[in-house]
Amino acid sequence: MVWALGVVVAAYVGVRLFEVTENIAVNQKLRKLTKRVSRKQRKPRVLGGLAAPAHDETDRHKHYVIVSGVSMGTAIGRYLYPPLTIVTLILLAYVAIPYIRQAETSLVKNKKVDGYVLYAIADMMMVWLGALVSAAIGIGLLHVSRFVLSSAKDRSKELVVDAFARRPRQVWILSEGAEVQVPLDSVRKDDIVLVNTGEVIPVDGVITEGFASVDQQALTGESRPAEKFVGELVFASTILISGRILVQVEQSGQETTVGKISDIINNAIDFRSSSELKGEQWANGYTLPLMVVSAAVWPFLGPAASVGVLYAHIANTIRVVAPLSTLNYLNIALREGILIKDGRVLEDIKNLDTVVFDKTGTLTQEIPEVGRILLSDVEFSRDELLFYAAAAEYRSAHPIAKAILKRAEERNLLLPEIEESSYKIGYGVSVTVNGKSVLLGSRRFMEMNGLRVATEIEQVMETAYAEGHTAILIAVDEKVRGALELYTLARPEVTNVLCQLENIGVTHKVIISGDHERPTRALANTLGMDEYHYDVLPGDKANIVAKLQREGRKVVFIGDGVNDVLAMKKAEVSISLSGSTAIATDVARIVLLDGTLSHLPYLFRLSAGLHRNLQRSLVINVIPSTVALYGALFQNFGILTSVLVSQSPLVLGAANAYIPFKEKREEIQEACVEIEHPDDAEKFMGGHATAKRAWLPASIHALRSWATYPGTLYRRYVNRREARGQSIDRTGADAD
Ligand SMILES: Nc1ncnc2c1ncn2[C@@H]1O[C@H](COP(=O)(O)OP(=O)(O)OP(=O)(O)O)[C@@H](O)[C@H]1O
Ligand SMILES: [Zn+2]
Repeated sequence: MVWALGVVVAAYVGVRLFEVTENIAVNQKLRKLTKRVSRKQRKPRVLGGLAAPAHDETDRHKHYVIVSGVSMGTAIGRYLYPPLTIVTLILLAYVAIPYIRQAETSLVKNKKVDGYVLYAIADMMMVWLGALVSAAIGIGLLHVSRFVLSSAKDRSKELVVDAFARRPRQVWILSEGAEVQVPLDSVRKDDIVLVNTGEVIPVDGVITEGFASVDQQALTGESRPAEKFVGELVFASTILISGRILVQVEQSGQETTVGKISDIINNAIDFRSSSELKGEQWANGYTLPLMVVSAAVWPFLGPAASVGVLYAHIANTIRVVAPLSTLNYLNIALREGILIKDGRVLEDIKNLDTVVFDKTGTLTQEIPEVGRILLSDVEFSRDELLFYAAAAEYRSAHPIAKAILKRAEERNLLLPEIEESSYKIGYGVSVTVNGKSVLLGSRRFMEMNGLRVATEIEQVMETAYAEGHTAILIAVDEKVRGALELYTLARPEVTNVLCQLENIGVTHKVIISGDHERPTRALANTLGMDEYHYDVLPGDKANIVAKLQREGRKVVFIGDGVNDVLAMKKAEVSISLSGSTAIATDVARIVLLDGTLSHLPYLFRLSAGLHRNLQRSLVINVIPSTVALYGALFQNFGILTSVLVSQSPLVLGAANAYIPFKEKREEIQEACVEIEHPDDAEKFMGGHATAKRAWLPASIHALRSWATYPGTLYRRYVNRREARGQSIDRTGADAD
């Protein structure tokens, strides 16, 4: 059927010629026009106040899938009614165009012979041989796989957007002279946003009042703060380290938020897993040999075998199957309350051996408790000191600030307007309240400002430290007037989480804190940390991470504050808890949305699970194409069989991607619960089940878990049934 091939080729050439000539003059204008119109017309679908990603891509694939289906129908139908042949050819030409186009790009632009070229040649050969059903199936499967992948991406995007939409960030705006708090995405252009010392600037805009010292180090690495005055531009995600400014919004909050979210989403969704890359590299490596073999066997085995050999390429399948797995794992994570902004990060976690925690706000509870207020001066009462402290911390996001503000609220203190304020990250705050200068912060901060700390205050601070508490100093009018004791409790889940991490393979646990030595050491000892650092300034946090890395460790940094951002950027993986400072959750690659550390071990499990799944998907891709190659060469596979066998990984791989993650969470958790009750020591042996299997190479393990999957399904089914039967008992037990 040379004429059939002629029809397809002519159709393609026709379309391309049309594009080339039209494109140059008319089409460019037209495209601009349509772009302008469609951008205006197509309002983004609003999902909880945020724009959901468009589904154009998926719709396009869906369209091709449907046309491919019809072409399959007519290809079969032509055996009954031969004139359908011409319809089939036109439809085939139509659905093949995107792929022939890709092959053309590979060949002409990239000067590369890749999987697309092989498929294009094979498809044309099928048309030439009159194997129209096979051609329709082959091309149809390509479109189906793209459709599946694209809709999986859409779903992930929706989940991520949803996760964001449920926790809108709050900002302060001036509305009719009053300060009101509103969600960031309801802020419009020209609104006046209020930003205080220590806060992250939430929008791009122009300063209309006040002046500011802005720290862009976390974002740009530039260490000198920039001074900004009225009329100057400030940018979202930079930190106001001193001053208090009003900013007129340039871009509506919604645009900024949506911009941010889509950045995050694009990072999370459009990446290539390392095994996908490996698979592709590998596939590209044997593209040419496949072509040579295909040409060489033609004279002996005929053109059908040649086509079969070409189709045995895994480029298409691996490109679909591997991302599906990763997407599925990102979704599982999100459902459990773990937002992962970059799929590669999830792959990396498995290899981490060192966990570095920030102390205040991360290992300890989000809000400490203000304990005793110690006075060294009869001039001020306790409530007065608290009043000044709270005024200084007004709206600051530091855990210490939250504690002080909470106490002030309990004491029903009315807070004054502050005139001037500046935050020295890692030291403390200084403000002017009712004409008095107030300093609040560490001892180092007082010394830096030339203030002496009286011996009696030093003594009480020592007592506080000795009891495992921490303390900060307050100075009013150039004199240290007292200290505030802060009780910080470790988060209730910490012991258990650390134990689980150890079971999973974390070998080194570190605390890096800006706090004083005594409370840091006390916590490190209680928790059995391997290393701790205290009195660390923000920049040095990053240096310590670098030092750990030089020792050959792979580091995850978990932090909550502005002072952690540089270290987070330095570490292999960074994690922040929801509820932390905005800049920390912005920079962190992973956010634990429930605001606790509980899911940390699960994250490691997920990463290991993803790794197994990806290995399995590689195997799933390679075996069928090997079989197809063998069949084409030695078993006289027909074209249809070759196509079906070599493309079967699409189905198997998709199934593999959605094999529910097998977690051993309970097992490990139980082991760790027992550790807290040593009298029950026997049970805790169960926790070493994972270690026993460590000698099995991961790939064998992957094969095994794949092979035993039906058994697992059955067991799960039985368990579920049992659980249902016992649901009353279980809820009773859970309540304890
Ligand atoms: N907003 C603030 N108010 C009062 N004191 C502060 C403030 N920020 C920092 N300080 C002082 O500076 C010290 C170091 O602060 P930094 O934020 O670097 O670390 P931290 O919160 O104490 O501990 P970690 O690093 O474990 O989170 C604090 O212990 C405190 O004494
Ligand atoms: Zn902290």
